[in-house]
This record gives sequence, C-alpha cells and structure tokens, in this order.
Amino acid sequence: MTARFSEEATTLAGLWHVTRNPLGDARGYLERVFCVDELVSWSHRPIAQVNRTFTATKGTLRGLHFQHPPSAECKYVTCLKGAVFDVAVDLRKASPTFGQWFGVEISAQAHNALLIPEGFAHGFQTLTDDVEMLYLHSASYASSSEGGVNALDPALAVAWPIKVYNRSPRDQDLPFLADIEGIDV
Ligand SMILES: Cc1cn([C@H]2C[C@H](O)[C@@H](COP(=O)(O)OP(=O)(O)O[C@H]3O[C@@H](C)C(=O)[C@@H](O)[C@H]3O)O2)c(=O)[nH]c1=O
Repeated sequence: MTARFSEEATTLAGLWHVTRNPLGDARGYLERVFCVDELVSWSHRPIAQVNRTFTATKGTLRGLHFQHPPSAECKYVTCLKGAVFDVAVDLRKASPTFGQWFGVEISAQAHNALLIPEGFAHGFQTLTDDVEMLYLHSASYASSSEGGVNALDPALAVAWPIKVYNRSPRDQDLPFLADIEGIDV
C-alpha cells in the first residue's frame, strides 16, 4: 500500500483489488493509472501490451478468457468510463481454490481495478452503456494460446448481476470447467 494505490488481497491468492487514490485540486485530479514502482502486486513484470475495449450496451458479457503458457499473462484491468462487474476465476492446476471465482464492481467513478495473475480466466459484464476498459498485459496476445471457460457454466455459478446480453460466438462456444485440465503456471 502506498499513498497512490490501495492493494487489497481477495479470497483468491495472487488476485488483488486495487484502488487508486487521485490527487485532487481546484482543477480536478491527477492519478497514476499504473506505476511500476508503487503498484507492488504487479511485481515488476514486463508490460507487453496495453489494450482498450469499448462496449456499447449494458448487460454485455465478455469472457471468461486466459492464455495458456508460454503466453500465460498477468492483467491489470480497469474501467475508464461506466461500470462493470469484473470476474476472475482461478484455473491454476495446483491451486486449493481451483474453480473458484471472485467478482467486484469496477467503475470509472470508483477508480478501482483488478490485478489478475497468470493462471486465471477473466471476464466482465457491463452495468452501464458505453463502457471503456483498459488492460495492461504482461505477455503479448497469441491467438494460438487463447483459452477460456464458459461464463454461464452452472458449475462455476458466477452471479452475473443483470440479464446477460450480447456474447460473442466464441464465448458462447467456450468449454465448461469440467473439460478444463487446469493451467500449469
Ligand atoms: C485480446 C486481443 C484480441 N485481438 C483481436 C482478436 C479479435 O479479432 C478481436 C476481438 O477479440 P476478442 O473477441 O477476443 O475480444 P474480447 O472478447 O474483448 O477479449 C477480451 O476479453 C476480456 C474478458 C479479456 O480479459 C481480454 O484479455 C480479452 O481476452 O481482437 C487482438 O488483435 N489482440 C489482442 O490482444
């Protein structure tokens, strides 16, 4: 924990809920969205990619996605506009919490983020229209390493907060947890 970031452990080891502390003045505020020196849970991993997504409609569900080794990645996921219910699922083969999920509302207004380590799947549901998300990735995108678990798998039982709308064809075809071996990280 530093003056600029609060890093809160979650129920899943290695997964962190981060809140940024903006420095306000008469003009507005300045905040560090990311800081390699002060965001301790990032642990000086490289930043290979920064992605941004726009999602038009409330209720849209993206995920749950991960990359297999050797492209397994840590992601720092934050919301620049609107709000989402952000979810990470532990798929680490040897983890005592394999198959468990953690979810939290992330919004532009709350200045918060999830730091999701290697071996987790990630997804979100938009809670407003016109949502912009920003991702920092520790590894580059590799389509051959893409993996995922079905966000509507009853065995996962993620409590998506509102009616699910507009999943991609790929996401609708993702396997269920029972068919996933676990990620060796
Ligand atoms: C992730 C990614 C996708 N793409 C391409 C593949 C595809 O043609 C197009 C859209 O990709 P997708 O349909 O996979 O987009 P999306 O479903 O938004 O995928 C994202 O979902 C969330 C939940 C995550 O956690 C992200 O890491 C990412 O997997 O962009 C890249 O070129 N580079 C990238 O880094």
